[in-house]
Amino acid sequence: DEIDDLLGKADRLKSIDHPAFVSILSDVDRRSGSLPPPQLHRLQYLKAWAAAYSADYPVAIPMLRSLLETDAEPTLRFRALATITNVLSISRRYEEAFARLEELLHLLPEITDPAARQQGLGVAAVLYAQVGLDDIAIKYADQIVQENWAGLGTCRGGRLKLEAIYKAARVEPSAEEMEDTIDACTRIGDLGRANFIRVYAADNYLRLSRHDLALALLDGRREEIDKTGYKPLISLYDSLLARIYREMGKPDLVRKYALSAIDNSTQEGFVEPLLPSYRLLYLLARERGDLAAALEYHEKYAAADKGYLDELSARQFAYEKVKHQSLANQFQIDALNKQNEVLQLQQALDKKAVEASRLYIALLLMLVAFIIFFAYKTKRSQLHFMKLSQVDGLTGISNRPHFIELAVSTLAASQKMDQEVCVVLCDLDHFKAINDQYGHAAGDAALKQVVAAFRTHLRTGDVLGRVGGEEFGVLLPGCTLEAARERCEQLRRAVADLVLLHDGREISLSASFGVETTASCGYELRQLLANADAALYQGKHAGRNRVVAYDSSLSGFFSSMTTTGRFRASRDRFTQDLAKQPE
Ligand SMILES: Nc1nc2c(ncn2[C@@H]2O[C@H](COP(=O)(O)OP(=O)(O)OP(=O)(O)O)[C@@H](O)[C@H]2O)c(=O)[nH]1
Repeated sequence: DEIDDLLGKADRLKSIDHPAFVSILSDVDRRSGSLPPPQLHRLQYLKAWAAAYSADYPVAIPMLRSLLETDAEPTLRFRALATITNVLSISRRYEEAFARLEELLHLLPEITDPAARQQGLGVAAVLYAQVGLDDIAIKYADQIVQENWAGLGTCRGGRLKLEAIYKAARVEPSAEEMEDTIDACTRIGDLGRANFIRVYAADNYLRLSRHDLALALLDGRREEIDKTGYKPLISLYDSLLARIYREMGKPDLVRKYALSAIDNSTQEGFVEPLLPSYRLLYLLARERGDLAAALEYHEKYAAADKGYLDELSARQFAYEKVKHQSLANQFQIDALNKQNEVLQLQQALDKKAVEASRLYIALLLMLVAFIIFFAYKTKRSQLHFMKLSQVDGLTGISNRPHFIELAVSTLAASQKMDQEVCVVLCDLDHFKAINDQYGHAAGDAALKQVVAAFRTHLRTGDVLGRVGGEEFGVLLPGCTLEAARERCEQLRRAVADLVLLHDGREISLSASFGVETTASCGYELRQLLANADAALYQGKHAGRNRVVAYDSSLSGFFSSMTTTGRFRASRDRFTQDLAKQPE
């Protein structure tokens, strides 16, 4: 805290009480070994400022440069930047000065500290005035007046503004503004700036051939000006008085002030008072016929003039160079931005392309899913219709074409395995009478119950089908004729045992069975069915409700009976269906 206080005090006193400032600074410097970086940065800035104040620019410049390399607090960095810009300009390193100025102006909008802002704006106004950009210089000077930090802005900014206006000599400066600014400077005790304004105003009067007004402004200010100890001002004041007295025809006073101006014009590079002074001395020497002195002064005048012009062109050149460099940088930045934009667009495009390909993939997947779903549905309905086409609608067992299809394939498979198969045809007895007596619905119900009864007695692998209205076919693979007879007996009993009721009355039902085996007939279905049918017919003939196995001796009997309408029709139907089967 104590160090902070001391540094703050030094900062405040630096341009008011220089010796006190220097003493505080050396006190803090002695204790600098233990200081944290922020305090070290402040100390470094003040030391650089002190060096610049003593015109020790070779010390000040590197100190400020190294401070700018650190991570010093932004306001302090800005102040260091303003100071180095000023020092570089004073030491005629214009190129770096303008480059630093650009940096400074770039940072300016972010700086809120009013003192730092005033310092930065002042440096900008001075440098722009140096390269003849008076309008810009006036803009920055006006900003200082407007911000008026610590009540100093009216004087400091006003002085810079008036200096630019007088030097530009384009617009007539307002006498009121000049007086107001001089008053503002006098109020704050800034006699240096007040008199600078007087000098510029007097110069303007002289230009307008009003040496009386010019003299009135400067007369009696010498003591005040001497007190400032600021040589450029003293020198400028004297050179102006010399010019005024020249207008008034007072050569002695001209000589006195011209020589004094040259004497005081010690500051390097400040040639403004030298030029008129050497010129006046040259004219005086020539007028009094002292040609040697005239030549000497003229040579000095020419040298100063050359130096002045060189100075001007060096500033202009540096400014233009930095400006073009900055434009080139901007151009490069713009080009990079454009490139960046192109890259961003490319990325956006790539992203869109990825999104689009994802969309395509999603669409494709949806399409594939739809096709699969559609194929599945189609297959299901195909299977459904296939099943429908194979099943008897009333009883749910295979219809005749499907029964024949199954029978053919079962026989083929069994033949390969050399397995015996029995073929059974079953026909319900006097079914017409049931229909007639109890109605067609009762007949349907009876057919369903017969099938249900059959199902309970059939095994897996047996094939059951409805081959006619009240006629059923059964294929018993792996079954001998004896076993088949036995199983047909079971079926017959199952039918006979069915209890069918209609309006409280019991309907009695029976069935006849004809059986043939591959063991004696072979595996041809047509023949097997014909033989089973013959046996069935024999059963019917013998009184129904019985099981009859085919006996080859029956063939004659069968042939004689095939002339009957019923069996011819039945055989014809089988023949047609069998003809549809592949061989
Ligand atoms: N209720 C019903 N009757 C049917 C169906 N299919 C055929 N029928 C009948 O079955 C009867 C068969 O009669 P027929 O071929 O003369 O033989 P049957 O009366 O059974 O006499 P036999 O076979 O000689 O014992 C006919 O009256 C047909 O109308 C059906 O799906 N439902």
